[in-house]
Amino acid sequence: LLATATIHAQEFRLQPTPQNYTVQQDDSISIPRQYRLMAGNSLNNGTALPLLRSLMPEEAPDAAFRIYIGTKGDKVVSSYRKRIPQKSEGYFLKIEKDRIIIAGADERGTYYGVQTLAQLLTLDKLPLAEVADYPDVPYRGVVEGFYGTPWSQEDRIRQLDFYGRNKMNVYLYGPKDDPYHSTPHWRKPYPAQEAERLKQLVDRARDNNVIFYWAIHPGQDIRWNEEDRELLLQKFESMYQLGVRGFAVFFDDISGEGTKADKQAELLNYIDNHFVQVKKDVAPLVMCPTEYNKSWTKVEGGYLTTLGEKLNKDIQIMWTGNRVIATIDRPTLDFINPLIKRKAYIWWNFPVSDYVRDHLLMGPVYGNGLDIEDGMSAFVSNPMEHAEASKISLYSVADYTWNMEKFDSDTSWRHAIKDLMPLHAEYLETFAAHNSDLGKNGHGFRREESIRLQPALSALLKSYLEKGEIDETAYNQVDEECRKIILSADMLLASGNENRPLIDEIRPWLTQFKLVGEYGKTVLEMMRLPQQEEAFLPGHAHAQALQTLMTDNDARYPQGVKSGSGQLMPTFDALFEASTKQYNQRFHTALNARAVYSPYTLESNVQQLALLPTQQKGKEGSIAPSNEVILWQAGGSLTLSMDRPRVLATLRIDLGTKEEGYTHFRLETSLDGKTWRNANLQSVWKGYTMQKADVKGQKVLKIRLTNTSGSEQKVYFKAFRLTEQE
Ligand SMILES: CNC(=O)C[C@@H]1[C@H](O)[C@H](O)[C@@H](CO)N1CCCc1ccc(F)cc1
Repeated sequence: LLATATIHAQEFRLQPTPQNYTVQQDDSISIPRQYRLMAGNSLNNGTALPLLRSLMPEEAPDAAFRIYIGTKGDKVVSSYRKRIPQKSEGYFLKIEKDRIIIAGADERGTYYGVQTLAQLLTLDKLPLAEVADYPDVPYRGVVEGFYGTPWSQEDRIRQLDFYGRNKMNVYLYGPKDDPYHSTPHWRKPYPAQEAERLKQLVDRARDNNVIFYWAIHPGQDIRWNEEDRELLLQKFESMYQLGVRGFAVFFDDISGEGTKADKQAELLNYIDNHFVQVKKDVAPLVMCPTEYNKSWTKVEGGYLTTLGEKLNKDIQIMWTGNRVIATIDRPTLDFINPLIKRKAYIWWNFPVSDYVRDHLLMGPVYGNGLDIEDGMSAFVSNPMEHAEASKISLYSVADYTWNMEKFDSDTSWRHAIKDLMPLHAEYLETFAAHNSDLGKNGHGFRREESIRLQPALSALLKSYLEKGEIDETAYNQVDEECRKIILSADMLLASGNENRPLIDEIRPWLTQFKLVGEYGKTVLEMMRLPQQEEAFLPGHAHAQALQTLMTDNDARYPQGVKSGSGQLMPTFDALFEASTKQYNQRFHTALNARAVYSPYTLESNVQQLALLPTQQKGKEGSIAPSNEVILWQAGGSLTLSMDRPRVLATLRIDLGTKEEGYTHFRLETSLDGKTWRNANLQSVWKGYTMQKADVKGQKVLKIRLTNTSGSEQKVYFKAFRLTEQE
């Protein structure tokens, strides 16, 4: 622990990076055991004092050391008034030999001053520091707005404490799969037990000076009438009774009547005028538009300009950027702000992974502009369903939004990891470095991965593929990294109580990560042996065994969880194939030389389908389902091709649509890829509409599904599964 404390002191940084922070290098004081508290009475029902008292318990009226704490206007800090930044949530913190001063521009600023003091108190001596600090972006935090398993009560409690420490001031509750947030029960009050849990969260948010926003998602079935409007207000009132003081209305991912801009604006203005403005102690109303990113907006359609013109000026409008998943830059804001006639309230869809659930997004936060703090009213992150794992990104979002110019992606990322697991930081950093890319996905959003090892990986592969030679330097670097990968996986799996919630979340990926390291070592050994007839075989068999273990390793993820999918696995697979091909040529054998073998290949001109992987398990073949709504253009088609003609037993298709939805599609099969024959789709009711094609006994080489309705179809892609005859 002493070692850790020493490292801690060397690498100490304040989080988020303060605007102004000076330290008298040659001097410091030991942490006072007792102190006399001089507190401004404006803090009486705030949370700054309880926090201070939790940090420095020994109050003594006759102590020599004093702590002056107050908000601008309080007498106790009047002589420091001019030092307080004239900015919302700003504060002045000064540590002198005989006193500490914490003076906030407002209550939350004072609280943040205490949070900064809390960090300085982790050092073994208190530096004589002076901090004059304030945030760049007014609202900073998190929107729990993802599809999939909502966070648990424990997750959310830990999150709120994390936001307090990292000076994030908003949390928007909007889990897509909470039935009381969205259709069907948005009109109903929460059952007693859930209401109680929400009340606990609201109280915890207050302790951390976080505004708890409760969002409603009524658009899929709202009727534009007085009844639904009153039901919505009653629901807001019931949340207000629980202590909620921030309200949002999300109109994203809906279709039909609820998408009308003028109706949305009318409803929101009504809520603003008859609820928010009436209550007086409620934060500004926030709304998420239906057209929430540029790629889905038809400016001439008038949706956004209608909202911009009609919505009361203090209503915030969310925006995800130029695409559903996008980084935010100046052109992004120059597009949206004039249309909505206010500064966008950024909803950043990262590190959300509900469309790539087999991946963890543990890499650095990067790609957002560093000069755009004046162009947004808020920046909130939509995270992964893995709450603890999301904290790596959230730590950096807090850093980025507090002090944008001084944000350094890599420094922030390394400190985020240290903050999450100080005693196992080096191992978690190895894991996080190789678990950051998303893999192919419908949104086309990618992230860098294995950055430091990339040069060695490509040098090793290049020299082996082009000259059949081994680049020894690269080989040793990759071999050493594989050893670190295996070690890191084991150290994290065995890390006990340091951060059990995190390990519980990422355990499937840690197990996979160890297999990736072992696969790398095995493939590296194979590279040495393609000339040795006997010695090569065990390695080849072991590599194939590891490939199998890495594919079907977790029932919850159709293709198994992914780790190292951006750089490590593609390189190891290529080296497996190259060394096996070399062996086959040398010894005229036919060892399997395909790393990720599947007899099925998918082609499609439907953008979101084209990238879906296929898989084979025994006699069953399938296209991996997609978790999002597919925009299937008229005439768009999907073709599944076999490696050879195969006799089918069953084919089941589920587009998540009702019966008549299938009339928009035609299913065909072919034996030669030239002549096609119709296979009609019968409906099979299995609690939901499934399509069973009568292809039993048919020998096919290709199967094709086409949207023949003449217009775009919005469908899901829940299942496309075939079984072959024994
Ligand atoms: C601001 N609101 C959103 O971002 C809505 C949703 C959810 O928040 C989800 O977490 C996020 C990223 O997967 N968005 C995906 C949207 C996909 C989608 C794709 C094609 C569609 F047709 C419909 C929705």
